[in-house]
Amino acid sequence: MQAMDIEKVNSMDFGEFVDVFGNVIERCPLIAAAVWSQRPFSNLEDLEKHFFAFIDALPQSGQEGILRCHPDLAGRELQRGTLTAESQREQRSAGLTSLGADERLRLAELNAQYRARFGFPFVLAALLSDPAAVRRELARRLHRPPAQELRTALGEVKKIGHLRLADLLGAHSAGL
Ligand SMILES: NC(=O)N[C@H]1NC(=O)NC1=O
Repeated sequence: MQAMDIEKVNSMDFGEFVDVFGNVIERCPLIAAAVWSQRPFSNLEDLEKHFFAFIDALPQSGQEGILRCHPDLAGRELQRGTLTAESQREQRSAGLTSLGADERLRLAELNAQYRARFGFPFVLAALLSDPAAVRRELARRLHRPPAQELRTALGEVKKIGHLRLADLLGAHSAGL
């Protein structure tokens, strides 16, 4: 995908907008569909604000639903090759596509414990991470109070969305 400017974004019809931005929030094209109604956007930051405001306005069940749309890190979907293109790229960047069997098993156990405790999968912005950091964060967050953990996990969803938007618009995340 070529970098694009905000005028191009504002000129998109509904179908094109959802094609391009439908996976800014993993497997939640409904959010892009809702954000489209709020154009025009003044810049990338403004566009991003609308995605995040939609998430913040949801009831807790909806926020948990967003988390549940995320594939596990180094999980079954990675093994089967059924990840979205974005998730695949992020997990590869974190070195999660080339784990040894032991490490994969260890992460799968921690992911299962996390899911059993909170009722949603462990979510972390993997793009700038690595296997040791993923394991450390997972072990640390596993013991936190549920309300605090929900907030942290949604913060990670926003980080992922921020990086995906920056990639689509050709901006470097530091400059946002
Ligand atoms: N579970 C989870 O965090 N999944 C994700 N994280 C990320 O960076 N991309 C994902 O799909």
